[in-house]
Amino acid sequence: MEHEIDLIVIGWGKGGKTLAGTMARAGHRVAIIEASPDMYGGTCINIGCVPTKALIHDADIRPGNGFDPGYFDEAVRRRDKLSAAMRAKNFFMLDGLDSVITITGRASFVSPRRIRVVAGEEILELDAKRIIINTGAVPAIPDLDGVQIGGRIHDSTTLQHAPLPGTLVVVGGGYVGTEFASMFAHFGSKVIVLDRGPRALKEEDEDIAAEVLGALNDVGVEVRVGASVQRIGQDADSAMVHYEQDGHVRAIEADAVLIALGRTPVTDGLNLEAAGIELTESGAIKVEERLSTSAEGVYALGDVNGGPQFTYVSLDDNRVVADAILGSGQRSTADRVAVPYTIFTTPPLARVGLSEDQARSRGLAIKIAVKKVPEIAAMPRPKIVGDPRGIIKFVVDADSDRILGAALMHVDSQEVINLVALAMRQGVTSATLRDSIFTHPSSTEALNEVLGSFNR
Ligand SMILES: Cc1cc2nc3c(=O)[nH]c(=O)nc-3n(C[C@H](O)[C@H](O)[C@H](O)COP(=O)(O)OP(=O)(O)OC[C@H]3O[C@@H](n4cnc5c(N)ncnc54)[C@H](O)[C@@H]3O)c2cc1C
Ligand SMILES: NC(=O)c1ccc[n+]([C@@H]2O[C@H](COP(=O)([O-])OP(=O)(O)OC[C@H]3O[C@@H](n4cnc5c(N)ncnc54)[C@H](O)[C@@H]3O)[C@@H](O)[C@H]2O)c1
Repeated sequence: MEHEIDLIVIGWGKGGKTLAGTMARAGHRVAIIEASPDMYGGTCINIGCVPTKALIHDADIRPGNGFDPGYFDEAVRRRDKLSAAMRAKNFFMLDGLDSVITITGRASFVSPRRIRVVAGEEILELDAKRIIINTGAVPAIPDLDGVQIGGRIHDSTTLQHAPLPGTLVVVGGGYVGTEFASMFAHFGSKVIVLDRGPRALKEEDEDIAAEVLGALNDVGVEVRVGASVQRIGQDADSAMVHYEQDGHVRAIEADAVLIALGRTPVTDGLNLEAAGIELTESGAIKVEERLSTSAEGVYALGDVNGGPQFTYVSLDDNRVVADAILGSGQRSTADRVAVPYTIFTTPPLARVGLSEDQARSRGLAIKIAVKKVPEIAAMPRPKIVGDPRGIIKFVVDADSDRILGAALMHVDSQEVINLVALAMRQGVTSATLRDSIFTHPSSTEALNEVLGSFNR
């Protein structure tokens, strides 16, 4: 069976599915190929952002404390219902368009313009003028003795469907590691995080990292740094994690172990050589600033191209490619300014731009406004919702008064950071932001006070 198509999208990620819809609505014939019926809509809605944040929310509002598997199971059921509804909606948003063919199967290149799809017993080949690779990333599993996903050893996907562990060891203190540590501790698990780095959250200023670690500590999470895992054993009763720290070999027993050591771009099985598509040294698909690969007409979007691994970056990748194909060709990844991020520990840490350490190491003339949330009088919202912990810090250019960066750790910070990022993009000064009218009671109004007090 053969088809002539304008655009083939491999993988149903955020960027690919959005571009597929845009191209179809602009009158192009589009085929989108997804390997698994459980993954229509991609990582974010099925196994990533949305399901984990639903669980985090339910963990946070859990009445009482202690170990409560029944409550966890109920939260998992609610999460599954939410993901199933979003998956169905995502599928029909494209399947319902006349000019889109949706195919469930595994795609690989035959040549730069020809794709083979293996769908069960069936094999089909499609030709297209343009091809989009949007295959995402999967958990990186280190080549260590006994470390493979199965039984009591989990990645972020399998742990979300395992019984609530009494004791959880998390290997890796990055995004997944800290979010899962916070979440499982709020569900009542005893959590120990092992990270081989010199300190946890090493990209963040020490005062900010200390606040996040304090919040983890409040729910009993123990973070052990300089800890390098050597091997993991398991039997019917427990897992045993062996690690080296300060020259000593130590071991911890756990009901479950989470491997959270980063995510690797999915390129295996795509037969990229057949299309002359090159990889970077770290195994991502090599792209230039308009996301073209080394094969003409082939683009790579999202986690697979080695950019920052966030859903909204994949979405913006789609804008860059849509502009290249349908628009003026002016957009590129180089024009992104002030891309924020949030780590959904409780309360969340939201960041944008430079940290104080980064600004100082660049020799910039800066002024710093920093205040702990309990000391901010004009910010009743965290007290209203019962969690007055946190810290707010702004890094501001001493001459121009423009905002260079911010770290917000408090309830609602995942929302407030988007306002700060917009202010940075528009060159709004800290004085203008300080004197803005904000609703009350909100978390945003803290900016009236924090930006009025430069401490150093
Ligand atoms: C636990 C967790 C929590 C996260 N939380 C957040 C968060 O809060 N905020 C945030 O912004 N980001 C978060 N992320 C990251 C975010 O999920 C990813 O950056 C984003 O989903 C990447 O999207 P993508 O467009 O690259 O592709 P994906 O959404 O990963 O989609 C790729 C698709 O391609 C399919 N595929 C792969 N190979 C083939 C093939 N050969 N043929 C056909 N189909 C194929 C896969 O099955 C998959 O469905 C989280 C990630 C994880 C794991
Ligand atoms: N809220 C969000 O936006 C969100 C949430 C989850 C995931 N994500 C995305 O998914 C990506 C993957 O997350 P992740 O947490 O798996 O990776 P990560 O890169 O954020 O963190 C990996 C951590 O593991 C540590 N490490 C690496 N090798 C080690 C070893 N052998 N022993 C001990 N520690 C080791 C690193 O020092 C690092 O702290 C993130 O980079 C992020 O882009 C985003």
